[in-house]
Order: sequence, then structure tokens, then C-alpha cells
Amino acid sequence: MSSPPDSPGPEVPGPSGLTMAMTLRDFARGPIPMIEGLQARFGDVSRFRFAGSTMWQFGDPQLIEEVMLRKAGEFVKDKITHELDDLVGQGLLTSEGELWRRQRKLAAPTLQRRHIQAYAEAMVRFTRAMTAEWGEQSDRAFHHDSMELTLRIVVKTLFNLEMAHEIDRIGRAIEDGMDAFHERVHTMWRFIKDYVDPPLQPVHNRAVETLDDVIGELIRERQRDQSPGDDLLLRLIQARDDEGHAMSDRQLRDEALTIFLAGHETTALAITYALYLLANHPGAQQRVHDELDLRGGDLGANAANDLPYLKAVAQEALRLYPPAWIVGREALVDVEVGPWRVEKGDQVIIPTFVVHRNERFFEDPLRFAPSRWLDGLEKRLPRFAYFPFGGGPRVCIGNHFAMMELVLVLATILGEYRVEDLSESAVELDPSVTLRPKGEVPLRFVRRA
Ligand code: HEM
Repeated sequence: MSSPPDSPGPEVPGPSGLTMAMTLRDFARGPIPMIEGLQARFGDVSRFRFAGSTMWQFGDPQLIEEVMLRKAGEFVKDKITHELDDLVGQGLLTSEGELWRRQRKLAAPTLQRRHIQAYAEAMVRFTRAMTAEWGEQSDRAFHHDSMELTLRIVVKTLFNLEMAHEIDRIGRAIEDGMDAFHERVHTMWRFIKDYVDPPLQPVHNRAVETLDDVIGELIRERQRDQSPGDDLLLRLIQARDDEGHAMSDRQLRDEALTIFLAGHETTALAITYALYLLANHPGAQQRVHDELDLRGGDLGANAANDLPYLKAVAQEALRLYPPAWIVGREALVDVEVGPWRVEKGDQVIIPTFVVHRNERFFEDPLRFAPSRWLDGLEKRLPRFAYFPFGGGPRVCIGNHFAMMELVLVLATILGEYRVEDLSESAVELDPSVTLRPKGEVPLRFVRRA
């Protein structure tokens, strides 16, 4: 099937002329219309020139598997992901090569399934502290609540700190940093940002200052008090390389900030979308309540196994609204992907959001149907038809942590409350690095009888 490296290869579909104008119009409407438009017009493969780069979009699981897994060594993260370097520096998400390999090896044990079981108690405790303020009924701007909750959980479990007074500052600074990032890469500023500073540049600069300040203090606090703990931060502080050197303060800052960024907003989004979907599907919500009532008792690290329907709800929410809605790579060398020759420096878009909604893999793909996961669907699917946590060597290091948190938080809330949707129309999306909702997600929580 694949052509020899020196042959021209098959002709590549992709926009030019009028269809490129359509693609640019879609981009102006937002990145999701753009990736959906490419898939609708050209199918699983398209190639085009955009913002000075050659871009490929691969929507086919076999091709995605080649990029993310089988030929992973021939790719690095894409240019857009590396735009995050300005904010998070060289942490796990953005570093490459030897630095990434060393840091991944160091961090991985703290996030393995066995290790994170100790965090279940904190996940439930912080969720109860949130619902304790809701009383019999509460109307919430829920995505805000959810972001605060997951930030608290990450700070406690991975940094062994309560830091109540700093949570808001960190949360706001990360959001500001993300807004500025969004402006730089997902709006028309992308085409001129190298010549003129975008309007949110000062906001970005202030966010970096705040994060340096707060995270620096947090690290110094843990360096001073190295009492034993299960936290990732202590492990990073105590790590030594082959020559016995500790990690620099800068590297510690980059890793800590990366975990804040990668670990809290993604999970918060998954919780928000799952509750929003349940609020709009009373039958599914009733089934969750029945399962929780039948199970009874306190929930621990095994909640996902004990609650198969709720786990299926989480999987279905991650399918329809994958928080990491797109993955990007850049070719390090000329490389063949299926019959296509991707050249060194080409950018590859892997549109998770589009693949997860493809009717070739999911019957009635836009329907929220958790039960589709109950009869072994995941095993029957091609490996890269459903991949909310990515795959290959750069698979999400927090995937077990996130699934456990998602199920425990949902179970704790829904054990006590029924959820209703207060918005007048369907949630609109505002994708940045993550798949954010546009504005708030207003939800009503009513205590169950
Ligand atoms: C529902 C929640 C989450 C989703 C959907 C998610 C998704 C992803 C995806 C798709 C990737 C791969 C990106 C790529 O290949 O370019 C990734 C990487 C990563 N995630 Fe997550 N994530 C979640 C939660 C978490 C949590 C809780 C943590 C930390 C505790 C975390 C930390 C990371 C890190 C550090 C990386 C980079 C790993 C590397 O390149 O070695 N994520 N995540």
C-alpha cells in the first residue's frame, strides 16, 4: 500500500482555491467548524498550507496509530502545543527527547493505578465540602465550581498542600494564560502575532508573573518541610540525576505548573459535561441513581469497577466532549504515514472530537447513549477510534487519576443530588487548548428524597 520514499505517492486531497477560502471562513468561525469542514469535504486525510506551514489532518484510526504509536519517534509535539512553552516552560506536556524521557520516568510511579488509590479519600472529602454548601437546592454556575474542586484535589493529592488562600490566584492566572494562548493560536491574531503583540499579551505576562510567584512559594514550602508524603512534588524535589544533581528550581516550576494545567481543567470539563448530559437525559440519570442506591456505602478507589453504568456515563461524556479535543504533532523527519509522505516540519492535526463523532465507529454518534459502552464496545473498536487520553508513549500520564476522580466526584454528587439544566439552549463550545464551554454551565442541584 505505501509508496517507496522517492516516489511522488498518491495525490493528496485538501483545500485549495475556493475550498481553502471555505476553510479560512470555517477557521474564523472557530477551530471546530474548521476540522469538521475538512473531514466533511475531504474525508479522513487532507493536506493544506496554513499560517506558513503544511498541515495534515488525519481522521482515520490506522493513520492516527502510526503517528501516535508506531512511528511516535519520528514526531514531536506540534507548533501550537509548543506555543504553550511561554507559559509552562519545559514540563512533561511540552518537553521532548531526553529531558522528557527522564521526567516521565520520574513522575510516572506517582500516578500509577496502585499509587493513586490513596487519593480516593481526598477526592470524596473535597467533593463533600463543596456540596455541603448547597443545602436542599442550589443553582450553580457549575463549571466554576468544578474548576475550583479539581484544582483543590490536585493541590492536595499531588502537592500535599491545602493552599486554600492561593487556589483562586492560581486558577485565575491559569485561565488568563489560557485566554491569551487562545487569542494567539485560534484567532486571526495567529497570522500577525509575530509582528504585533495581540491585545492579551499584557494579561499573559501578568499571569506568568503570578504563577512564578505562587508556584515558587509552593515549591519552597515543600522544600523546607520535606515530611514524608505520597505527593508528586516531594518526589520531584528529592529526585537526583545520574550525577546526583537535584532538579533546578526552574524545572520544578515547569513540572508543577504543567500538572496544574494538564490535571485540573481537563477533569473539571469532563465532570461538567457529564453532569450537563445527565441533566438533559433523565432516564440515564435515574439509572445512575439506581446503581448508586443499590451499591450503597462509602466509595473508594475501585468505584469505577463497582459502578459500571456511571463509568459508562464518564466514557460517553469523554467521547462526545473530549476535553483534549485535538492532538498535534510535527514530523521530525520525512516519514510515511499509510500511503502518504509527510515531510519534515509538516504539522499533523489529529481531530479527536471529529473521530469520536464518526458514524463509522459509533452508531447514532451524536446521541448520548452510555449503555453503548456496556457490552465491550471499547475492545471491538480500532485502538484510535476512541482515545480521550491520547495514546502511545505520550499517553496522558494522569489517565487513571482522572478516571478515578471523575467517577468518585460524580458518584458523590449524584448520591445526594438530582441535577437539572437551567440553560435555555444547548451548551456552546469555545475550544482553546481544552474544549471549554462558552460562558457558564448553569445547573440546579436538588437534594434527593
Ligand atoms: C479527563 C481528564 C484528562 C484528559 C481528557 C486528558 C487528556 C490528555 C491527552 C489527550 C494527552 C496527550 C496529549 C498528546 O498526545 O499530545 C494528555 C497528556 C498529559 N496529561 Fe492528561 N488528561 C486528563 C487528565 C490529566 C490529569 C489528572 C493529569 C495529572 C495529574 C494529566 C497530566 C497530563 C500530562 C503531564 C500529560 C503529558 C504527558 C507526556 O507527554 O508525557 N492529565 N492528557
